[in-house]
Amino acid sequence: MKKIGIIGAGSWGTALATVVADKGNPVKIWDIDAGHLQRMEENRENVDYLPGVPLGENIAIALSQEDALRDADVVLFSAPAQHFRSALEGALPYIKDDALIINVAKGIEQKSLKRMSEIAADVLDMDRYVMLSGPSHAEEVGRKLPTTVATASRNLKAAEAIQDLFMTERFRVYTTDDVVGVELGGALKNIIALGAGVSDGMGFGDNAKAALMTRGLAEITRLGLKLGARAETFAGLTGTGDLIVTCTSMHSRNRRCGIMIGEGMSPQEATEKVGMVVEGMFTTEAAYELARREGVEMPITEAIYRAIKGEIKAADAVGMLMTRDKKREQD
Ligand SMILES: NC(=O)c1ccc[n+]([C@@H]2O[C@H](COP(=O)([O-])OP(=O)(O)OC[C@H]3O[C@@H](n4cnc5c(N)ncnc54)[C@H](O)[C@@H]3O)[C@@H](O)[C@H]2O)c1
Ligand SMILES: O=P(O)(O)OC[C@H](O)CO
Repeated sequence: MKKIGIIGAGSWGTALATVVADKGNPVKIWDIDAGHLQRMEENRENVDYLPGVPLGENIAIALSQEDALRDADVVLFSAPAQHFRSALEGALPYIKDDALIINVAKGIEQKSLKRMSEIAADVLDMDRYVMLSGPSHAEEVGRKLPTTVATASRNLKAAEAIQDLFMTERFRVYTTDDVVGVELGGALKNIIALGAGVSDGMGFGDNAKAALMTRGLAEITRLGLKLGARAETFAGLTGTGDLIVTCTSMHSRNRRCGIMIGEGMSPQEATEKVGMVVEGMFTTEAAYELARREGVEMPITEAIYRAIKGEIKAADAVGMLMTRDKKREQD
């Protein structure tokens, strides 16, 4: 059995806690929001972000960050991407030198345009860093519905250790060493999911959504290849798989936010209404800047960026995409 410390008791941190705890591993979970932790302890359930999923006896609400991390063999970070750096830096003094570090946040840091592993590399030995990603909504994992993800690390032994830790007959885990591809697939699909939601909210049909998903994957892959990812990763679970689930599921925070924007709500109001982190709202800006820096064409990202910034209306974003210069599909 391994002792697990979790930093970030949102819907995903809580759902992942149930997976490892159900296998008999003791879990301690901590969050920066003390009131939220107190409600979890009182209800023995994450009433704020994952209602209806009871916390089993192997899950303890940590009294402090140090309490969560002191003896942990594995530390899992499930704070939103823009908070990963501060969460990691705050936790580091309490983490054992040989503990494996997992991150599950999907995003790009706005201020630095860094991926999560690049942030980790600023402070950690990367042989113990593992990203866990793939098509996986907390609401389904919490109900033990079949789910498949991948763990990515430059150290395959670390990725395999985390694979073993999480594998159950309801939660299947693959491994890969393409950290860049896994991170970009997970982060950038949220932009396309916002767009798919806008399309749905405006009353467009399946044709439009299929086009957004396919051309979205094309531009995600284009940026990924420029940054050193492997093309096949984008055809896998953490690329196409995650794009499909996020663009089609009503559980998706990004898609729901997009739907409300498509129906006429302001981006800010829609984000607040979702009530949980809508990573695409942050990643769109970061990806737009990254694409410009790298000289990579990402027209869907650009259209969504302009709509979020209020430079154009959602309806005009569609016009902007449909009236671009004619192209060959493979260019
Ligand atoms: N929810 C899902 O189904 C799901 C699935 C896969 C990946 N993810 C990714 O996981 C990350 C978290 O998503 P979520 O849906 O659980 O978010 P959420 O909005 O449900 O919860 C985020 C939690 O992080 C806490 N937090 C913020 N800053 C913190 C810090 N510095 N230290 C500790 N805790 C902090 C917040 O208080 C909150 O409880 C996102 O990057 C998301 O893309 C989510
Ligand atoms: O609910 P979303 O849109 O934040 O997506 C969550 C996960 O990334 C789906 O795999």
